[in-house]
Amino acid sequence: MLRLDLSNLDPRRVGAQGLDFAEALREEKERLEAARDALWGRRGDAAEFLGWIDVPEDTEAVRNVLRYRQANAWVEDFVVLGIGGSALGAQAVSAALGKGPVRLHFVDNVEPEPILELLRALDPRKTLVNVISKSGSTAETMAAFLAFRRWLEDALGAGWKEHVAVTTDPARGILRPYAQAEGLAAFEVPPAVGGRFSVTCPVGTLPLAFVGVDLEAFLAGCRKANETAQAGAEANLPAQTALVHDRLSRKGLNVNVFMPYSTRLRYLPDWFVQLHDESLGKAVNRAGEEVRTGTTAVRAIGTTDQHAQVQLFREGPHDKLITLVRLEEATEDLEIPAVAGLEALDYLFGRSFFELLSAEAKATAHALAKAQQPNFAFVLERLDAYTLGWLMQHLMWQTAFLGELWGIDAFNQPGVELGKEYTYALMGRKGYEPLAEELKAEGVE
Ligand SMILES: O=P(O)(O)OC[C@H]1O[C@H](O)[C@H](O)[C@@H](O)[C@@H]1O
Repeated sequence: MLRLDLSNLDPRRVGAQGLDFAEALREEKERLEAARDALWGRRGDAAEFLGWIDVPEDTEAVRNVLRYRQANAWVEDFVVLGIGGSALGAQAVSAALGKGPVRLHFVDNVEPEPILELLRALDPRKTLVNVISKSGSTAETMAAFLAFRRWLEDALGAGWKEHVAVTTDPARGILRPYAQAEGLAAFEVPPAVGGRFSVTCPVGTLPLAFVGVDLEAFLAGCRKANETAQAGAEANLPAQTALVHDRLSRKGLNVNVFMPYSTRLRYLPDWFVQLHDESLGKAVNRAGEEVRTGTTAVRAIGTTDQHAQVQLFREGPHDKLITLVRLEEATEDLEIPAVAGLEALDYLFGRSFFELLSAEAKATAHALAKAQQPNFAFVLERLDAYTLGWLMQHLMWQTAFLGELWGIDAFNQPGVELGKEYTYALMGRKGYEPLAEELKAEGVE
């Protein structure tokens, strides 16, 4: 169960920075429902990249992943070679719900020392390497694959092939034909699913299967979010949180803090940052006019960052909307013991850690509101696969709704290409000589 707590948006609490949500919903009902209809209407068209809506319905893809997991019971370490959308979803969910005993590792950078450290720690005979790249061309992921493939072959000879699984586009890119030629296990990223929307396909489900995440429940939660995204504006939760973002960004609240009160959810903000920033930070709208949309998502974890960022959130510029994620129940709780001689702490004696966590979440939300800092909360009944699936698919919908409201394409990322081209030029890739010359003339070599 997931619900919204919008009470700290109320202008009676937060003043002019706030939002009369009921009134806004009445005013924007038509616009929100038009956005909903446009999104659902376009979803059959692969070029629109709305395939993520339907992926949670695809139970065959999950069964395939689970069969592979069962057939590979020997795996003790599972290494994901992937970056951005090809890593962040599985990282967020595994940190929250992974049970082991398989250890999951993510190589999402090309700094040599951590890669060497991992290679030295792993036993190749017990390691499965999952190279994940939709495009099959991401330099970081491919460099890591070249290194891990060599490492496996050096240790296992021809047996390296049993230790690699490839997750990529069914047709495009270099990885698919390579996997076929070498006879490697291969999984699909559906063509109509972009990286940051791919956690429900094998990009996410394969690593998550190995750490025992209940995938059926996770996808059922995603389907629940789909159901709410079909409703009229009064019950359409993603349209509602998109409305909050839209209205408050128009008031100049252009920083979006995403702050779960949970260490288990510590990587969820990283996943959200990519989803939100890459989707919504756009120079032009669908008509090609310059618009420069976007708000900046910022990571924070409660309670930890109460002691690092909340000072700024309360007293810094009024440019923020804060999204909290609160849990209603602990999965397991721990009593805080009484200790003689420390009676100054007696307000803690006999209370539980979860009670303290909940009190801090509510106290901080209220303290923010007192400083006229609007905030709202996703309230999760508990942290389980169903609820986390619901929340993540909700956030994908929220992003899609915002793209629609702002008239932009939320599913491309043209702004990241130039840096890649420059990298190719600096690395001496064939065909990039003129660009390398241009860079040299500009003082970059
Ligand atoms: O899965 P890949 O094709 O390797 O892409 C990995 C990531 O890199 C790109 O630069 C994009 O900006 C991201 O949206 C994507 O998730």
